[in-house]
Amino acid sequence: MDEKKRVGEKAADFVEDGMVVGLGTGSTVYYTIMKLGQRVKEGLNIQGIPTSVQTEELAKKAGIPLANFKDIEQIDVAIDGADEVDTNLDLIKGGGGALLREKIIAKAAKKFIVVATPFKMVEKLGAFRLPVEVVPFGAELTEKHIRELGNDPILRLFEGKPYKTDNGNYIFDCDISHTLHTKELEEKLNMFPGVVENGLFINMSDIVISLDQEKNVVLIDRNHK
Ligand SMILES: O=C(CO)[C@H](O)[C@H](O)COP(=O)(O)O
Repeated sequence: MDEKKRVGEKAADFVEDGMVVGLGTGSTVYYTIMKLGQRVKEGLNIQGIPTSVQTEELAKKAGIPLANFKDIEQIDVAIDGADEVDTNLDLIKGGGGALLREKIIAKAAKKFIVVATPFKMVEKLGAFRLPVEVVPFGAELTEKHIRELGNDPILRLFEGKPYKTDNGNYIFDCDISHTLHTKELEEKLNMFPGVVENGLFINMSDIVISLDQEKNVVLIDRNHK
């Protein structure tokens, strides 16, 4: 818990007055949101763009003013957690089911910062199953296509029924442990009409905040690796 708090809170240092901030989803970025809420109470002037209904509620409770897409010109920084981060700073996301909105916002942001405890840092992506968001219509057909790619899709369930994302879609959690070319897989999966998006975030993160072996907070910058 303390590790998540330390990396999560550090990300708030990147937020400056006047910024529009993409607010990610999950238990690590929770601490970023709480810290930003505290800074807002102290006078920081920002607007948040939440990546999920859960984060929207959290940000409101924390007192962070929220923006509408139609009223903003740009997203200055997006901050989010990850399920896995590899040595290229590529990610698997979507463990919390928010991958579509997270990807829309991360892609639009001028800077994308990831908060990840050491447990999330891996040599190669794929021990965590890749979430793939699929429209319910014809989901069985889409599942078949994903299976034919060799990714063993498993329908995510919640209380015995298909889990529904904030967008009303299903999630298939897929085995990509054998995959060497993640960028290719990201594109291939999205070519099936029933697939809305998948949780591979390739070449997207600018900075990853984690802890080193001595448990000091470290910033890993894509441009200074
Ligand atoms: O992608 C996500 C939600 O869709 C989260 O960022 C990811 O699951 C990490 O969450 P946590 O910080 O709780 O481990």
